[in-house]
Amino acid sequence: MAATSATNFTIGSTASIGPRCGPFTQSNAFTIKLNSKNYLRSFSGLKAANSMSCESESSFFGNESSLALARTYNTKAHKNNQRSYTYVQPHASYKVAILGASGGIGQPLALLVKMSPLVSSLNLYDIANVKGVAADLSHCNTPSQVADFTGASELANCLKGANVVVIPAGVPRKPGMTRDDLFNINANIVKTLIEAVADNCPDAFIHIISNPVNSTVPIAAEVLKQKGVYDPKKLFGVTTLDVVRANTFVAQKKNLKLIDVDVPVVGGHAGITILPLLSKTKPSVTFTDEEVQELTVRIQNAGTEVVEAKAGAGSATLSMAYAAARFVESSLRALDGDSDVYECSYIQSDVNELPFFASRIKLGKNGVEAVISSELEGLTEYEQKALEALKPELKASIEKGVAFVQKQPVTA
Ligand SMILES: NC(=O)C1=CN([C@@H]2O[C@H](COP(=O)(O)OP(=O)(O)OC[C@H]3O[C@@H](n4cnc5c(N)ncnc54)[C@H](O)[C@@H]3O)[C@@H](O)[C@H]2O)C=CC1
Ligand SMILES: O=C([O-])CC(=O)C(=O)O
Repeated sequence: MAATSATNFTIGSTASIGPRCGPFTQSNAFTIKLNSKNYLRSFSGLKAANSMSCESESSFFGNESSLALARTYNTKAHKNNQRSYTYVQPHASYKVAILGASGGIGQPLALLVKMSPLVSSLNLYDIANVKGVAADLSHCNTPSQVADFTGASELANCLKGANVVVIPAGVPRKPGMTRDDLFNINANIVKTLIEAVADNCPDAFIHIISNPVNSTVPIAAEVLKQKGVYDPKKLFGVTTLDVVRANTFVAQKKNLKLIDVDVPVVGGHAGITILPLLSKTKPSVTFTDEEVQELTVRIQNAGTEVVEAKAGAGSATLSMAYAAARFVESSLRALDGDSDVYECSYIQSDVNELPFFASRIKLGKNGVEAVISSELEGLTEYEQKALEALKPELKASIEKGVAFVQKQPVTA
């Protein structure tokens, strides 16, 4: 394990402000005044908590993520073209561990998490190449300290004290494969990693990205149960990318500002189990039957669209990292006391007969605070039929995950 220090995040007079964020590219020396929440929003990836007033606003993806990101581009500062700034003190106090950190998702995700003002420690674990990733990232002058861990012997140290553990470890699809085709390899990987999470940071929020999510989350639940530390409120299948895609595709189709669109996506994370509730789009939008069919199918097949475009070089990584970073940031904001954090996620559920089901949830300090089950009421006939149609496949994937752990119980 090698720890590398990070400098505090400060905004210098001619410094770059995070990634290029809308109007704040820095061709000239300039400054930005940070004297209101709106101005703080303008920091995109580096929106820092202001010690005076903005702890609960400190997020770079915001509770409505794209909404918050988009406000970034529409601030008063932008409108007034103001260019002076004051120093803001970051409020970093959370430890995030990423398992599978040198992979296609892991690397850009690590970068985005490194940019969070809420993170004080960023622990990167992988079975390969993690030292270089950590050394590289550690040169970014954001608040968190980066440390690398590799091999089973270092996993426990990586996890100790973690508040959020994100798991993108595992193999991705190639063209022609289903997510379920990844089960044999990824089930073992997730099982082993979750055993270590149970032993070392059982109170952490656990974000599972590794596919097939419909089965890997039940696998994780079963492992945690066998270890006696299962808290269903803190285990999440990351389905944020489905929401991100739905928002993007609907905005494109209906010529809406992306920042305004919010589409809940429920069910699971594979093919027809991904169910966008287009009738619940905010703001209210009218779709023709053809548009509903076209958008639903595109959202369900979006992962395959990327797998085919990458032609054997893997699946979605950059958009997934973006989506996962949004979910991490939402979790950290909830942990930090923000009482207004909502995301869709695949969780243990009782909204219907399926034991795991993705729904919109309210996040709080202890994980899932509420499931917004009202969103599943008043569905259109199309959505209701799609919901019934997905149930057998999702049920089978859940049972497959549970059976996998029951056949090979966890190590004590
Ligand atoms: N939930 C979602 O929406 C999405 C899920 N995924 C899934 O995420 C997973 C990762 O995808 P990529 O990053 O593109 O794959 P990748 O192959 O680029 O990276 C995976 C990383 O995991 C590491 N790894 C393998 N076994 C490990 C172990 N036992 N412990 C720690 N690290 C280990 C590898 O060394 C590699 O660095 C895949 O299963 C993919 O299907 C991908 C996109 C979206
Ligand atoms: O399609 C895949 O294999 C990766 C994935 O889950 C997604 O992009 O939604």
